[in-house]
Amino acid sequence: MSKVAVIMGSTSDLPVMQDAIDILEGFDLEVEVDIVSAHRTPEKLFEYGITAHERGIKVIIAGAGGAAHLPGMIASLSPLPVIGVPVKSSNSIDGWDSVLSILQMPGGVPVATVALNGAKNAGILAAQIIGTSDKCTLDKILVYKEGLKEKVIEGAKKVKK
Ligand SMILES: Nc1c(C(=O)O)ncn1[C@@H]1O[C@H](COP(=O)(O)O)[C@@H](O)[C@H]1O
Repeated sequence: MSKVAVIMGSTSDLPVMQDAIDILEGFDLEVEVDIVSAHRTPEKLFEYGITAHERGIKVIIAGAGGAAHLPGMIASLSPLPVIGVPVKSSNSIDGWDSVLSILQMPGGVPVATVALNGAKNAGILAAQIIGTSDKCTLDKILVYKEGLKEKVIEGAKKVKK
C-alpha cells in the first residue's frame, strides 16, 4: 500500500498537521507520522531523508514554523515529492518567516508549498499524487470533489431568494 509521511519540526505543530493526517486517513491511505527537526535532530533528519523512499513512502508532507528549514532539507535529501506546510508558531512573525523559508527554494530542489496552516490541502494534494497511479485513491478523490460541489449547491439553495 502507498504510504504518505507527515513530519513536523515539533510536537507543537501537531494541532495544525493533524488536518493532513485526518484527510489522508479519510482517503484510506497509510500515514507515517514523526517529529523530525533540521535544527534539533539533524542526524535523524538526514537518516529520514535518505531512507523514506525505501519504506514505501510516495510523498512527504513536512510542516514547520519559524525558520522552517525542515521541508527544504528533506527535499534536498529525498527523491520523493515534498509538500511544505508553513505553520504559524507561537513566536513567529505572523507566519511570514515560515511561509518565506519554505516557499523560496533554490532551483533544483522544489517544495510544493501550501497556504499558512494549510495542512488539509497538503493532505489532499498528496492523495492526488498517489491517485495518479492508484485508481482506488483516484476514485475516492472524485467522490470527495463531488461532495464539495454538492455542499456548495445545497448552500446556494438555502441562501438564494
Ligand atoms: N522550523 C523548525 C524546525 C526545522 O525547520 O527543522 N525544527 C523545529 N522548528 C519549529 O520551531 C517551532 C517552535 O518549536 P517549539 O514549539 O518546539 O519550540 C515549531 O513550529 C517547529 O516546527
